[in-house]
Amino acid sequence: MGAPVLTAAAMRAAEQAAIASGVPEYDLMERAGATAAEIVWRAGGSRDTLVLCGPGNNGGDGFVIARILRAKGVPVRVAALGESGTASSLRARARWDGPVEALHQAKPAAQLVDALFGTGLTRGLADAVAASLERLVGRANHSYAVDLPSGVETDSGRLLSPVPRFGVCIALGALKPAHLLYPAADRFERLVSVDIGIAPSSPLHSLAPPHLDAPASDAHKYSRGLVAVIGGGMAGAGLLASRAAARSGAGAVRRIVPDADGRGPDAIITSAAMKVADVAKALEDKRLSAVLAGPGLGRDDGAWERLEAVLESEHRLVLDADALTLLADKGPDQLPAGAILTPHEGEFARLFGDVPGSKIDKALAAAQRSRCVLVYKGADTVIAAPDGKAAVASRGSFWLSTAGTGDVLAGLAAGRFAVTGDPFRAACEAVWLHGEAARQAGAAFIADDLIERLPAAIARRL
Ligand SMILES: NC(=O)C1=CN([C@@H]2O[C@H](COP(=O)(O)OP(=O)(O)OC[C@H]3O[C@@H](n4cnc5c(N)ncnc54)[C@H](O)[C@@H]3O)[C@@H](O)[C@H]2O)[C@@H](O)CC1
Ligand SMILES: [K+]
Repeated sequence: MGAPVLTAAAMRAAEQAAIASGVPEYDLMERAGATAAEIVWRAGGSRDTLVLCGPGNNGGDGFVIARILRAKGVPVRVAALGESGTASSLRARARWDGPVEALHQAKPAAQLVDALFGTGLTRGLADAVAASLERLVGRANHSYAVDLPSGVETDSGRLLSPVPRFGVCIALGALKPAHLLYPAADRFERLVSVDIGIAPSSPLHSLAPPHLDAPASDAHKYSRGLVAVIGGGMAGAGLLASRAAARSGAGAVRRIVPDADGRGPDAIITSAAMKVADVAKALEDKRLSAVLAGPGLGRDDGAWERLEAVLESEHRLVLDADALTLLADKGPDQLPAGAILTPHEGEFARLFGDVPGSKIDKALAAAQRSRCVLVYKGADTVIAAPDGKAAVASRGSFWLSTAGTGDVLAGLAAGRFAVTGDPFRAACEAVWLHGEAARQAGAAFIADDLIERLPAAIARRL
């Protein structure tokens, strides 16, 4: 499992639990401030520093940071936005014995620490405040956002007002959704998460690198998982998916397509299934461990009939692309429980409509409604299970925004589903391997290049 991700409310509850167990609230602020100050100090030594402090506990952290840096000999100035309004922030401010400037009059410094707002932000910053922040961050050579960049909404990652781009974001106590969800996750270059002595637990996690197994000594191609990919009019998409499934660690891949076109690696068996009855017959094979439908399936009546045969087959299913669009048209109530669904934003909206909340909330609601594992794709991909657990993959390669990468992911998900039999685990493994293959591929790659890198990505996690 990755690092726990806590919403603002969950973070407050974790903080309350720590306080109830005997840790004074102010101690948490001192720890948070001291740890953040240490990070700034190690990176920057005695650079000229400006700390911006807001009215809440985020501002309190700022006063602690300023005091500790100054005690180390760093030239520190503090600029505050109004008076401190919480008991702990008042205490932290009282312990700062330097002057406090007004934010709008503050002069820039080489190093900027933003402690204006954190998880308590409820609305966008006033225009003048957002402008000051933008000006001061823009003029600094090094900038740090304490807990969150001021102006982002903790639970959704939305920008409530314009937010400049920081060098480092120091997440206090636990990650929040805004550290992983875009656009907020793009408002800093580097993310550092620090322990402040509370033990957060959450059904939400950042996506962790998987632990994969090499085949056992008695393994054979069927025990390792036989994957069927149901093709249609567009052979290329189905081929990409089939080739990804073949390099996913599964034992064998079979393409079931209208015409046996002889394309693809020799290791992939291509069977011609002209009629729907032929598809149904091919799906009677009890050795099948997972079936993928969608990439290149088509959207005509013939495609729907082929998909119906898949839905009736009772195999482990991965549904992507055209399969999702067809289901959205013909009735989302036919989504088969226990499947993996891999929609992008458009497909998600077609299938589930306008679901309220953050991307995580949306994915969880859709998973619960469909009783499927959702892989809600994008620069931030959310994997959600019907039981309420979710993993968020973020900060991956933006070069993945190219044709065919979704087909590769779908094939990989089908392959991992065939290997593991567990849809949530398979989806997490597939998303991680896909991201790792992209990291290894570097820049300007095409979807085919990802497939070549899957064996190396798998080898890293054995
Ligand atoms: N939860 C925890 O365990 C800990 C939290 N700490 C810090 O406390 C922060 C949360 O503190 P708070 O809950 O006090 O919240 P914030 O300090 O983020 O800000 C809340 C204050 O700003 C006001 N406010 C909200 N939006 C505003 C806007 N657009 N313009 C003007 N005022 C606005 C609110 O009414 C409230 O007074 C965290 O981000 C973190 O930095 C740490 O001190 C230590 C431990
Ligand atoms: K902040």
